[in-house]
Amino acid sequence: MESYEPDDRNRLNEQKIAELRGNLRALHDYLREQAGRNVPQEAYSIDGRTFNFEAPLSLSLPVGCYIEIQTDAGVEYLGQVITKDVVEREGAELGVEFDLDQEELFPEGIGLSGVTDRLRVSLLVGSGVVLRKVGADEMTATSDADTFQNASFTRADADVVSRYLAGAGNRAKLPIGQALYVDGDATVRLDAGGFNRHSFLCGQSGSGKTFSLGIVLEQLLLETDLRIIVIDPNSDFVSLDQLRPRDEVNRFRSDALSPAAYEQVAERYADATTALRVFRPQTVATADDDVLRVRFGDLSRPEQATVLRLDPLEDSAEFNTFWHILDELGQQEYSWDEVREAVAHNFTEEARQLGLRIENLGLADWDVWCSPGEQSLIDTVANTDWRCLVVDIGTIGSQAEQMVVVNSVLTHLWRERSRRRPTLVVVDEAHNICPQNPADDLQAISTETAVRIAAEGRKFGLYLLLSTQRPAKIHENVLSQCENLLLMRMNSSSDLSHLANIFSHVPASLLSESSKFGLGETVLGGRFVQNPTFAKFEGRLSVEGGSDIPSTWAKRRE
Ligand SMILES: Nc1ncnc2c1ncn2[C@@H]1O[C@H](COP(=O)(O)OP(=O)(O)OP(=O)(O)O)[C@@H](O)[C@H]1O
Repeated sequence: MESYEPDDRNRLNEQKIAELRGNLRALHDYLREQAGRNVPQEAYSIDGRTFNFEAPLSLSLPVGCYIEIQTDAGVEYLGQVITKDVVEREGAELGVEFDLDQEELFPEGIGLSGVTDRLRVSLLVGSGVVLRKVGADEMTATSDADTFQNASFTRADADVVSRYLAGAGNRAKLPIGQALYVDGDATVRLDAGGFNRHSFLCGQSGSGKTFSLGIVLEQLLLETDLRIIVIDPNSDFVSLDQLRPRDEVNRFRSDALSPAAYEQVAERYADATTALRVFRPQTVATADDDVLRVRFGDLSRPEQATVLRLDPLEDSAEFNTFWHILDELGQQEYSWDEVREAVAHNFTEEARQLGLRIENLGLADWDVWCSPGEQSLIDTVANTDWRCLVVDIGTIGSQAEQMVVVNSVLTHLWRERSRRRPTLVVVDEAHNICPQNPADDLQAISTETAVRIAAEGRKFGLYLLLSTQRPAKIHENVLSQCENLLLMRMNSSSDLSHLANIFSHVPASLLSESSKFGLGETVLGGRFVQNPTFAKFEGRLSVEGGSDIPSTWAKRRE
């Protein structure tokens, strides 16, 4: 035999070999694709509550979507996909035998009769929860007897998802939008009874939190009797009682309201908002608004001392004089003017110092104080003749005044907790009211009260609904008490892992989907849904208050 050196390239027909290699690759790819298509679309469950599945890569199966599972025995289940992965499996061995004119390819004496290769097949594998056994008339919970194997499945029909989302029971259901990942309309409804737990709404700026919060408030007003107090730091809800025109309502709905349906909603909404009152600072209040003022005596004594920045130890003499002056006033409902007058009429050195302190801090110039005889916001909160109070702190001059208003409301609610009047306390930009690290004494007080309400308020009918962009900035003792979650678009992985630790009843794989959300999209978890649910908020009825700044400045110049 003629000797052959591997680098004797002159003797190899490289062009022919490349051609052969290309053909083999094309054949391999074709067979691999065929094998991928033939991956069975099957699910199995060994406990009747969870399932595993495998499916072809080409099947669109978003995490969170619903599937209908049909077993060989003819039983149907509704499931939800919780995890999904792409894996590669070894497929059949591919053997190719050559019938080639080897002379054209190799030097004399070298031949090749064929090659073998193992196909690798990519497929989807994942897991989920079995939500219900689907019957013709009803959907029932499953048990560990509901095991199955080799069951086929498809993406669930919109009708089946709608039936599931409609839920059961006689508690009010609040329609807030449409389910995501469903081909067709399936309305998502919150179980109103779930608001007897604290709720947390979060998402990054521009994800649609305020718009969505408005929808939740409107539906609570329409469908329940729950009293609501909204602490509104951006004046977003000052028009909560004003219905949009029909074309504006329909712009944000997938099922447009007919003129008759709109009239009906308008009538119901007007009825639901009759006892809605908006409190705004005098500088911006219209004739329809209440003027936002609080009485100095609405604050607890320690809060009053904090407003004066009096430290019981460092300013012990002044502090003590202040305490005695309040004692002498002899009643709780003193106004700021009355306190000032009492200080001015006390001729001790400490009272003189107190007077100077008041002047230097500019406290007398605050617009937020009631004069003697004027109505305080807290007088209204203490009454029973209202349904919803919107407290616009966004247009108050200073942050200290804002905190005084917030503290007077929270302190009153806590002080009067034994009256057990169910009230939802909505706090937008909650990181300013109950931060993990309070920036000053007034914030420390609001945080302390919020922590108390979060821990013990529920049994007195005080429920929180907190909204923020940054979950990690909320005090952990408040956040850890929230059971309901409304998570909108959230890119920060550290915020997501923080949430995953706290809302462990929502699988982390579902939470992390939020980084892909579009405007108004959300994943809901907790008491107000049967199971974590993906939705897009729609159907806002009322006028938005603090509108976004128009970005016309970015328009291309002509
Ligand atoms: N589901 C929705 N459908 C249609 N428009 C929406 C939806 N959600 C929000 N928008 C619009 O998107 C804009 C931003 O929404 P929104 O103000 O609610 O976001 P945000 O998360 O509260 O932002 P930020 O934290 O900066 O206040 C608004 O103009 C609002 O009208």
